[in-house]
Amino acid sequence: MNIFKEDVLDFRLNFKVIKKKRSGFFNFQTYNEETTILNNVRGTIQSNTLTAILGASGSGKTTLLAALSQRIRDGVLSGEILLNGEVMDRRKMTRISGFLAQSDVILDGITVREHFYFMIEFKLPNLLSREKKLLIKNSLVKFGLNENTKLKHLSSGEMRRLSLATELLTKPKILFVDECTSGLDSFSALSVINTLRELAITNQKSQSRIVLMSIHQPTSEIFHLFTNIILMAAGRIIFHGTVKEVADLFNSMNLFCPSQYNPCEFYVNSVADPRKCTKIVNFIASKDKCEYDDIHDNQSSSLSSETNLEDDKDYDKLSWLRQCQMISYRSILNFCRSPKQYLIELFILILFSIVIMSVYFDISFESASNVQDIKGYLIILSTEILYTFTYAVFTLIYIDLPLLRKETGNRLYSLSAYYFSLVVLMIPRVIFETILYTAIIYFATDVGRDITTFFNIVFAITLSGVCAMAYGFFLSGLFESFFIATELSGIVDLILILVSGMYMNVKHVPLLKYISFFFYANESIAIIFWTKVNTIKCHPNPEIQCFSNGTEVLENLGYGTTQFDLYMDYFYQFILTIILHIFAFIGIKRNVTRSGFY
Ligand SMILES: Nc1ncnc2c1ncn2[C@@H]1O[C@H](COP(=O)(O)OP(=O)(O)OP(=O)(O)O)[C@@H](O)[C@H]1O
Repeated sequence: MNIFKEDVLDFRLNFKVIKKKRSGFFNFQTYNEETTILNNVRGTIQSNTLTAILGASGSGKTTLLAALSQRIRDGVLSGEILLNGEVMDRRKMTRISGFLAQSDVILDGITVREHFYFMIEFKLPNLLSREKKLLIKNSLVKFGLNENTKLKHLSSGEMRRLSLATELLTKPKILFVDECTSGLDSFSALSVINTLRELAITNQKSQSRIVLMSIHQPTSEIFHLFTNIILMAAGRIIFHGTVKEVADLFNSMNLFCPSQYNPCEFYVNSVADPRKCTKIVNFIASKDKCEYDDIHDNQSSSLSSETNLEDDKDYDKLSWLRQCQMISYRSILNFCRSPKQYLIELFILILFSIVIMSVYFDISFESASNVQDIKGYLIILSTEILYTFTYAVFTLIYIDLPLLRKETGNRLYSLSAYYFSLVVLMIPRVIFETILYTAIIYFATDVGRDITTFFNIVFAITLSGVCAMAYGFFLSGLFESFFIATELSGIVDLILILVSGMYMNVKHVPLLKYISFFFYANESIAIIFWTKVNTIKCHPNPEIQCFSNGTEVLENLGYGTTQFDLYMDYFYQFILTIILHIFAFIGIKRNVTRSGFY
């Protein structure tokens, strides 16, 4: 007999998505199309029970879990969720609940121990160091995990156990589990469900929790571990009660589960059949089995799905700087453990520089006939590497997006800390690659072997590289879809190239050139290089344009000719970098917060 009062989760929810559609001639007219995904779903779930949501694919199981756990975003959620009578908004719900998603989103280069270390640092920063160590040790033992295994080498079952252990670090009052047996063999699946049952059903009040899970085709053995089930069809709850009650209901309707048949499959197939489902709904209505109608019928309120991630400052979390430190440390560790991808990128960059170097290897500075070659050489010196920086960042953001959604959504750290850490981490890469790439090209050719000019050029390319990186962030914030962003980036790149002075004299684009970091790179490198050239021999052929010195070349290109122009380039580029970062952050934040984090 239970001597303590159970936690009770009451809910009544509707969830619909509104999509803009186009119609009419040339698709000019737009209208909103509403799709109801959860249709007045209501129920009561108690702690000390293991409740499974069952239903055919597309019946709304994941959406119900995501809505109840307040981790859904891209739609309109209305109704209410109460825990022991207290309204659960998104902030409260994410604080007291854990969500074990169908697919694991993790940084897979680090080891199990390191993963625990970071999760504890993010989730429980106030624990003492020895408590953290003990917690890691206990979690490893309890969930049978090897501390030194890299996450990418974990089996599916181990990964599920790791995710579960991670969710349990904060001892959540409610645990939502979505399809946790997908991809597991029957033995591993049984072991996971057994663990969930142990977590749900206990005699100790302090350890009691609500466990609500969705599951696909559980075996009979697993089915008998559930105490309660929710049967769903077409976004509605058809039945909610104990395992015994569902059997009684079907029996009293003369719907008998054949022997040797998995009861779960029988129930799911029955509610998936529209005729049988209607019969069951009518039967339940006639028996007045719907015991939820008295729950706060007149208190319906709207559950905003627009809550801002950065809004809530009152939860225990790491200080902003410590968040940055942890995010950076984790990224560096992950990078060091899986450097292959980066080494390939570096190898390609070196190949590029060798190709460019071999083309320009023997250009010398003897006469005006080479001026054209040198102009091209200076342009190529910066352009290729700037593209590399832009697209390195651009792809990185899209790769990180699911992790970012999950971790910022679960309040592990703030998006600004992630963004800042990434920007800071990318700067050494920009400096290192610029030095490497420029050194290979610059010192191999005959046009300059002056060390001061080299470092000045490296400095100019680095500044433009940092701006190119900001542009990469900006592009990734424009669209949530990688495909659309990639397609669009080609057009934006083209505009930036066209106004950079490569194909058109910048005098013809007096204002537009300022939006292009390619322009800043070209102009600053040109100023650094050509202002040092005091004399150029004219070619004997009068048809070849003659420049008597570097300043004339700069004037011909439409570029500035003084050190002041160079410093102004640096200044304007700095402003452009800041502006791009501001827009990039707004865009990325919108992309991160637009979708749910489950
Ligand atoms: N954001 C959305 N926009 C449009 N439709 C959606 C959205 N989210 C869910 N749906 C639709 O709602 C229905 C329920 O989806 P849900 O993922 O909850 O089903 P499920 O029962 O968990 O399915 P499965 O067992 O296959 O995972 C599906 O038809 C799905 O396409």
